[in-house]
Amino acid sequence: MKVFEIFPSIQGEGPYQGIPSAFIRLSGCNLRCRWCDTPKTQDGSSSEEMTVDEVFGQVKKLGLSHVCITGGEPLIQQDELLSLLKDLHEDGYIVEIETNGTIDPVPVMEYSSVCMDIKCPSSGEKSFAPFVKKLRPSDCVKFVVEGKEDLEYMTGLLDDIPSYVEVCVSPVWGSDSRFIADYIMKLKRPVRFQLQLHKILGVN
Ligand SMILES: C[S@@+](CC[C@H](N)C(=O)[O-])C[C@H]1O[C@@H](n2cnc3c(N)ncnc32)[C@H](O)[C@@H]1O
Ligand SMILES: Nc1nc2[nH]cc(C(=O)O)c2c(=O)[nH]1
Ligand code: SF4
Ligand SMILES: [Mg+2]
Repeated sequence: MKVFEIFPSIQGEGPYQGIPSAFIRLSGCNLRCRWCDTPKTQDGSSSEEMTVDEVFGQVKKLGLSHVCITGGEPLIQQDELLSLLKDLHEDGYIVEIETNGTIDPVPVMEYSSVCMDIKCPSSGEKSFAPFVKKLRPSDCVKFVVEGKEDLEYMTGLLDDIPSYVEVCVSPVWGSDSRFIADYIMKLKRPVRFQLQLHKILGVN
């Protein structure tokens, strides 16, 4: 599979925020979000071709119970991803996949929880809301928001998200977080405001 990097870090986003985790960042993405913080992963050219066994071996060496598979867009390498997920699942790892909401996550959901990003207008891209209906209580939806237009877009979608699915709201790094936090307080909905912890810490 096309791998950009494998590294240990504090999970900086989503429901597992704060938990030491092994990150597998896969290469290649079908979107081009304007504010993407991993642009080098987008075209898939800066990647190492690794076998599933090699990836599994490197993760095992890190000695952590939690694994986050991200990218790029991990779901575009579905066959190899499934085979890696089966190995991780069999060994008892708790796995979470970060996905951009444009590819059906159901095939990977037997082995992993899913954190599904719903792309807002500032990204210049669009996710497909229907996939949200397939999520379970162990999954989450994430809105990365830059300001008022994104927050209003998110607000319009909240009623389409099953009530048992956690909603995380994360400011685009460098945007006005206080404005976003104030908006969320006024919204009076149980969404989880969160800042990217790894960037505050200055780690990967
Ligand atoms: C790099 S993406 C990889 C996974 C998948 N392609 C996606 O977009 O969900 C991981 C997460 O980082 C978020 N992200 C990327 N750039 C960001 C930025 N500048 N500020 C805040 N979050 C960002 C994405 O929205 C996504 O939720
Ligand atoms: N520490 C850390 N946590 C993360 N959670 C999601 C990430 C991602 O890029 O998908 C990420 C990342 O890049 N670093
Ligand atoms: S979908 Fe994810 S990896 Fe792809 S461009 Fe957007 S933020 Fe970057
Ligand atoms: Mg990141």
